[in-house]
Amino acid sequence: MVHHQNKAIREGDNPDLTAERVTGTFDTHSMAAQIYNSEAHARRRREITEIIAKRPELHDTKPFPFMTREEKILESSRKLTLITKHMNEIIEPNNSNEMFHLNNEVLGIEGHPMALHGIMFIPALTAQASEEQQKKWLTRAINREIVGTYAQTELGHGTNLQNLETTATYDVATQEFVLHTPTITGLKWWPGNLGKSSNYAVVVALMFIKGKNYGPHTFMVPLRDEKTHQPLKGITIGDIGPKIAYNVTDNGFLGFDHYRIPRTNLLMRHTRVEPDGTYVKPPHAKINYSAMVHVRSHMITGQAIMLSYALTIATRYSSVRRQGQIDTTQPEVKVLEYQTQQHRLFPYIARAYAFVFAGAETVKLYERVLEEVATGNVSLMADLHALTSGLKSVVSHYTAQGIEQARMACGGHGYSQASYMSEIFGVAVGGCTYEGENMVMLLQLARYLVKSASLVKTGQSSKLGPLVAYLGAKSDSTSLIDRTPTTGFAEYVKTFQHIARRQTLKAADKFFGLMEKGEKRPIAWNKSSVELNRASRLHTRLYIVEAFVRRVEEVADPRLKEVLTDLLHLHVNYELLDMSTYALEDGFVSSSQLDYVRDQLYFYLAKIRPNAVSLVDSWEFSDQELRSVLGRRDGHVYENLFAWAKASPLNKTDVLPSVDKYLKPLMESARASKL
Ligand SMILES: CCCCCCCCCC/C=C\CCCCC/C=C/C(=O)SCCNC(=O)CCNC(=O)[C@H](O)C(C)(C)COP(=O)(O)OP(=O)(O)OC[C@H]1O[C@@H](n2cnc3c(N)ncnc32)[C@H](O)[C@@H]1OP(=O)(O)O
Ligand SMILES: Cc1cc2nc3c(=O)[nH]c(=O)nc-3n(C[C@H](O)[C@H](O)[C@H](O)COP(=O)(O)OP(=O)(O)OC[C@H]3O[C@@H](n4cnc5c(N)ncnc54)[C@H](O)[C@@H]3O)c2cc1C
Repeated sequence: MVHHQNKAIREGDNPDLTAERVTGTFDTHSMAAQIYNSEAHARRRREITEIIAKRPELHDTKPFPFMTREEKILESSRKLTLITKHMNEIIEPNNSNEMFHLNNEVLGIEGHPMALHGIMFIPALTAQASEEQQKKWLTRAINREIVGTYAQTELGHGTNLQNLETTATYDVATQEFVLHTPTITGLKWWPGNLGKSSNYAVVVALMFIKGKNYGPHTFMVPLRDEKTHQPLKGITIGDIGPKIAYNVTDNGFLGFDHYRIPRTNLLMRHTRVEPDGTYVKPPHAKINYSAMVHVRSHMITGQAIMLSYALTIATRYSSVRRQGQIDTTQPEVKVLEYQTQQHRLFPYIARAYAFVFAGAETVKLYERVLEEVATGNVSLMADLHALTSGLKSVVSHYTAQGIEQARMACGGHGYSQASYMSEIFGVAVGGCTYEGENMVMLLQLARYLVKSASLVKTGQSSKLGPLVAYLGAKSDSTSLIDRTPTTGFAEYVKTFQHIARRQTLKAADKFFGLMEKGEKRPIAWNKSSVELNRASRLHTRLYIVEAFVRRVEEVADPRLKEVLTDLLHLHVNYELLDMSTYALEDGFVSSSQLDYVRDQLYFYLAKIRPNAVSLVDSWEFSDQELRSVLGRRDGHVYENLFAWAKASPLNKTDVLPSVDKYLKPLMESARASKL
């Protein structure tokens, strides 16, 4: 038996796909360790996949696209119950990375009845509930004795939290908060699993004490009777209906009618209200936004995974799909041979790697900030908020674009739900909206950048934090890309720094200039906001490049280092071309330098070609996790597409009731009228 570098090779696979794997130059298990940030975790992922493969009760009973929403929810609940019961036989207790993988394999990406419970409810209680409150609720939540969600967004307001309409008014006499929804637009709207599954929620409401508005605060609120699951008196609750995707998640609505909860249901780790109504303010005004920051920090990796699902499907399929010739004397080629196909897919493969490396750094910073905040040190909260706001927006935007490119790269079959592309796209693109609409979050980062620009302009660059220190540096007069002997990636990084710095200072100048001309601050802000968001994007893309460079520098295995270096070359050249307007407009990069960048791009497309399948295989998604006929590991696409179509519910009978009822009579009457 030959041992190949690509560990996905099996006997009996489509030979076209095997041929791709044989050309791989690196060990895919080792690359998985880079992707999942540790050898141990990559190995555990494989072990978990194997355990699941041997337990048919954890497999889908039929393809998701053939199920109704109700069937999907039932099926998901069945499997959720099983994995909850048998969790300790499959994953290490309380290992959230393993849990994430288990969920993706068994439950899939469309959500499940306890999705928000793990992603936001438990994190909100962990970060915001006092020790005493945690004893009361957190243990029960972890044991799944209660199921919760995070209810913040309303029908009328999602972005502007200061204008939420749900109120929590303190009644000193009874020591209770009275939750109330004054209007239809004040109904909570969107919270995942609120509609039908949760019996508790962390609810965000404007807190009023003795007539004073203290702004948004978080409250632990029982919603349904723990025994009967019936809504409690004073609560109006339900599902908001089908969405573009994520339809296994019951996003819901919620209204309160003068609904009373004890004072002690205000989450009081950082904020307190004494029995007499005295308010004790938190060490940082936005400390109770932590559940959002939790998801924003983790969703970078989540988005990279979605992008890689789509790229795995498209790259494998492009290796078995033959269409047309390049040399007319030769047989039809795999569509992956076309430069256009490579240009469509490979830069996104590079981006997916870049995103997962940036995601790992973000989670590390998040965990550090979480620990520090627990001890009262809030000094890094602003940096983390700025970083995650930018990354969440940039990564989800390019992820959606990349998935759509991958779908189109699969031609007609990409449009079939057999590819699973539409669901992957629908789920991923939600990330552009949830946890803060992308434009809004870019503007949050812009506030941080403008403050930093102001330090530069006032000669205080030494006060800049590490993430923005480059703003205080001086650029060379022109980029030295292609003008110096090879200096690794330093010239590219310098060029991206120049571009981000120039745009940030220019946008800040515009904003400050408008104010100097007499515009009020918010008007000046609005009139500068497109330019400000451009700065936020460029700053974030610079960060992503730097994270990629940092990771490649750390890699010791020479085979991995070589292919990751190729990917990084592809990434920096693609990114620079994509933002070339900024580079050209002040002459920092010339058009002849861009020609060099373009040549480099084409060179690296060709260099990566033999490793393309291995690069996507390295994510080690099982067929169960991918749920795509086109993306199958074995490459046997056509026979399985035919089997999939035959299994379509419409093919259960040869003649549909609709034909009997309508089409047959229509044709019969048409024929009769001709007689
Ligand atoms: C592998 C491990 C497994 C782990 C599991 C995780 C898996 C993750 C994968 C994800 C996959 C699927 C997830 C699907 C589930 C989706 C669930 C979705 C949930 C939601 O959408 S919940 C609702 C989210 N809503 C929002 O995000 C609203 C957006 N709006 C806001 O955040 C705010 O309104 C605002 C920030 C825009 C403005 O806030 P406001 O209070 O009005 O601000 P201002 O008073 O103007 O103040 C601005 C200043 O405040 C600073 N600020 C703001 N936020 C923060 C913060 N969080 N931290 C620190 N500082 C903050 C800001 O910087 C300004 O400061 P400045 O005045 O400039 O100094
Ligand atoms: C799949 C999904 C799951 C969700 N899950 C939850 C959940 O579990 N819990 C929960 O509480 N919420 C949830 N939400 C809600 C989500 O957080 C909000 O929809 C999101 O924060 C955007 O708010 P919005 O809908 O009010 O958009 P809006 O703010 O109305 O945005 C509309 C447009 O206005 C623009 N805009 C708004 N304000 C500004 C501004 N200040 N400056 C410039 N432009 C602006 C936006 O950029 C956008 O183009 C979920 C949403 C989705 C799609």
